[in-house]
This record gives sequence, C-alpha cells and structure tokens, in this order.
Amino acid sequence: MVNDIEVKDVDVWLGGRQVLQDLTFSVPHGEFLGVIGPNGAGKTTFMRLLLGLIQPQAGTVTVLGETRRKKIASLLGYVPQARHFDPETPISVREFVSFGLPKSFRPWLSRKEKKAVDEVIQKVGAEVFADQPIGRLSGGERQRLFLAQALLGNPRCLLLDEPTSNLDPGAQERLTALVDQLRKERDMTVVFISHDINLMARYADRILYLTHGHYAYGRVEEVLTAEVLTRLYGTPMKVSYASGEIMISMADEDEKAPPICVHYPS
Ligand SMILES: Nc1ncnc2c1ncn2[C@@H]1O[C@H](COP(=O)(O)OP(=O)(O)OP(=O)(O)O)[C@@H](O)[C@H]1O
Repeated sequence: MVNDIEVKDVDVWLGGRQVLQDLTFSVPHGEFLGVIGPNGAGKTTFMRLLLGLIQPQAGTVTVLGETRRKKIASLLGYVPQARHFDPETPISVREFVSFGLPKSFRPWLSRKEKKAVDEVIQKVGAEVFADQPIGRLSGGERQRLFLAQALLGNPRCLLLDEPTSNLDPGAQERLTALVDQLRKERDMTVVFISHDINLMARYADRILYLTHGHYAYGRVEEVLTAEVLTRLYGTPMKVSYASGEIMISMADEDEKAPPICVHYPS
C-alpha cells in the first residue's frame, strides 16, 4: 500500500510553545483523513506543515513522496475556511473559479482553460449560478467555488481547513458528501479539518485527534473511545451514543457538562 502522507517524529514549536509533539503516522493513498480536536490544538498547524508553509523543528513530513515545498505545492489542492465576500464584489463565479488556474501571462483564457473551468463548475454543481456575482451566493454555494478552484489543478491530495464552519447542518453534510464523492471519482487523498466529530465519523477512513500536545491516530472506532480520549484530555472522558450519534463528555459530570462536540441530526 502506498502512503501519500508520512509524518515521522514531528515536533513543532510556535511562539515558544510546543504545538505538535512526536507526531508519527502514515495516511494511505486515497483515504479520507478527518482531523479533529479543540480550538488551538494544532489542526491548522498540521495542515500548514503538509502545505510546506512551516517546517518542523524535528522530524520529517513527506507528502506524495516529496519533502520539497515547491514540488509538493503543485500536487495539492486547498480549500480554506468559509468566508464572506462583499455583496458588491464585481466578480462572477466563473471568473472567481478561474483564479485557480496555473498562473499565465495572458489576460484571457484559452479555450482549453475555459473548458476546464466549466468542467469543475459542473463537478461541484455550481452551473446554475456560474454567471452570478460571488457576493450574492450563500455560504454553502461559496464553499463549492473554493472546492472548484482547488480541483482545477487536478490535485492528488485535497486539504480542507474547516470548510464547513458557519454552514447549516444540511449544507455541511452536502459539502462533505461532495468532497467524498470527488475523492472516489478522482482517486484523491483527502485531509479534512472539522469540529464535527459525527460528520467525520460518517465520512473519514481514519481520524487524527489532536489535543494540546497530544494526539491519537487510527480508525474511528479505535480513536473515539473513553480510554483514548481520557489520555488525550488528561481527565476522565466518556463516549456515549444517542440516536446513532456520538457524544463526548467528561465522565464525572455527565449530567451537568455540555457535550464537547455537538452533533447535528442529518
Ligand atoms: N505563527 C504563530 N506564532 C505563534 N503561535 C502560533 C502561530 N500560529 C499558531 N500559533 C498557536 O499555535 C496553536 C495551534 O494553533 P492552530 O491554529 O494550529 O490551532 P487549531 O487547532 O487549528 O485551532 P482552531 O480550531 O481554533 O482553528 C495555538 O495556540 C496558536 O495560538
């Protein structure tokens, strides 16, 4: 089995604090990796490592067999957190998506480039609003554009940093299902950061669960256990199920403590 991502003995310090400690695991080609954990746990830092934007103080990160940033960047697609556009932004969906094309000195698009843009717009189901200004789209529609942009480079590995934040539960589910479908169709490896454990439990092959300085990596059923979470949080934790959804709470204060991860019915 080929591993698309190999992380070995990685330490990262930022601002005098150790954010990632002794991280070691591999992600097999074509899998969906869900990255979860509390605020400030190091999820985006991990993604920045994969993108080659920061270097570890110790250890190695190999993505698609490459350790050199320039080589890696051309093989990756990146979808950022949901963001707003000014409603008056005078850029159409089609123009916005075309910004994902490799840089060209020509101010116009070739026929081949136009075809590629149309194809990815259609792939993400955005053809109905392709000629609208981007400022008038809903959050879920906007995220599809970032996804289309990322697909233009035909990435072998797609990295998504909380792409579903600020989306309603239905839009979260639809976007994640679309990413999973594209992963299968295009034979990509996916790394998806999310705060929604249940969403990740439904789609991820494996989970990287980061807490401040600690981590667990493995299949959903291996990671989301009371034993593993107790070790990660350093306090007794409980994993329970209600209507098929996973709830994680502190074991001592079950009745009073709110769940750490809120679930949404699909
Ligand atoms: N450039 C930097 N310099 C100093 N500290 C940093 C820098 N970037 C991130 N950090 C710190 O590293 C820690 C991890 O940040 P990171 O953004 O990776 O967390 P996260 O898990 O993605 O959080 P969130 O869920 O809130 O997005 C945080 O404490 C953050 O303040």
